[in-house]
Amino acid sequence: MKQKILIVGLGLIGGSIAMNVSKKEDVFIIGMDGDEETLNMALKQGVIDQASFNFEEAAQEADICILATPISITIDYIQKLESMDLKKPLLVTDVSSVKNQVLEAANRLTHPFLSFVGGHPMAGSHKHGYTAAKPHLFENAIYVLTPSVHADEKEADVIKDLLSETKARFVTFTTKEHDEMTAVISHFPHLIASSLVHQAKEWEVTHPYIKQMAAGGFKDITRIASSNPKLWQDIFFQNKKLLISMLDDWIGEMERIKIYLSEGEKEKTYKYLSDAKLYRDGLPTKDKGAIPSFYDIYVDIHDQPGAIRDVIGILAEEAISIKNIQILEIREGITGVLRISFATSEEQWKSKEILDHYQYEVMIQQ
Ligand SMILES: NC(=O)c1ccc[n+]([C@@H]2O[C@H](COP(=O)([O-])OP(=O)(O)OC[C@H]3O[C@@H](n4cnc5c(N)ncnc54)[C@H](O)[C@@H]3O)[C@@H](O)[C@H]2O)c1
Ligand SMILES: O=C(O)C(=O)C[C@]1(C(=O)O)C=C[C@@H](O)C=C1
Repeated sequence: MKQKILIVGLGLIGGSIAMNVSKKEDVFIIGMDGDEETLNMALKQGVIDQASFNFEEAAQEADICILATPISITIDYIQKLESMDLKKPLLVTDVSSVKNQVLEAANRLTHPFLSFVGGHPMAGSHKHGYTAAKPHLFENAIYVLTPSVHADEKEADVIKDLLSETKARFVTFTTKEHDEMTAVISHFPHLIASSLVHQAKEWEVTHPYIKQMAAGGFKDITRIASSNPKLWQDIFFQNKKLLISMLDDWIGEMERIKIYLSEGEKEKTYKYLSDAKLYRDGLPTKDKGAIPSFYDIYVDIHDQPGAIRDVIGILAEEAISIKNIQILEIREGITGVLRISFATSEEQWKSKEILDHYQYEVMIQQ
């Protein structure tokens, strides 16, 4: 008999998970979403087998439930499970970016049929909704599991098996370990990215041309500021204790840099920058399990009509499928860089080989 999987929330993360789970033969997917259009798209594409509008009914039918809604809504659903008239065991997991309060709610469950293993894929995007979902989103990404008191290795293995098509790399952490690490490498950087955008906006009053000046550096460091504000409001408040304490540390650090500059401490400034470069250069690349979700090549192009079309045309002739294209630092009359993203490493390297042959300068960042 097919395993019944209930996925609640078919947005960027839930939709991408559903696209992977649906590749398995022995599953029947029940989808739930507050947005009817989302449900219709998922049904039409065969990503879910059935749409449901009733959480209790769907949960009673399911063997496994994946909660992929905004964090505070996920907590509401966990609380609802406790009073349900479940007829058989239900293993529940989630995808929330902050785990502390989710696991507190899960640990409070007493229903004998319920077990809970927290989950968080360390991959995503600044886009949201089902239309942004993609099956390869989690390929090689870290996927953190945080088992509750009502689960052990066995339940964690069931989740890993269910999500095996994502090709994610599963690791287990406590909620404290998880929330501290994500505060440092995800939540706090997001806050800084938004603050940099505010700074630019304020300077626009003095320099109306400032937006046009924004090149690769500003765009790279602030990409995540274009994310869904509702999602990030939720994340900030779920992890607010840590963020407040990190803000104190950050302000202290900025004070230190201010002193370096005002007192002409060139060597200390150099060391500050070179230590950061050393650490940043040592981040693992995708093949070794880092966070980015695409395989990119960087192609130098000249700012002339047809330059981009020529590159794309060459790859199209070789039937290589491009997942994303971005122009970095293109300035009038000067070489710019085209970042082209592929779903697989093979396509990435094959594209480099072909474009090398056509004398393009192609780089792959390792
Ligand atoms: N965006 C990311 O980069 C990222 C990465 C990893 C984990 N997460 C986590 O994934 C979860 C979902 O984020 P997302 O980026 O997929 O958001 P999203 O907005 O793309 O998707 C959320 C979906 O939930 C649906 N929804 C909202 N309220 C609902 C309700 N009451 N019942 C049923 N469906 C409801 C929405 O219609 C939407 O389709 C969050 O908990 C977030 O912390 C996000
Ligand atoms: O790539 C992005 O746009 C993301 O913001 C993804 C990202 C992150 O890396 O911070 C955001 C939230 C998550 O919970 C996990 C991953």
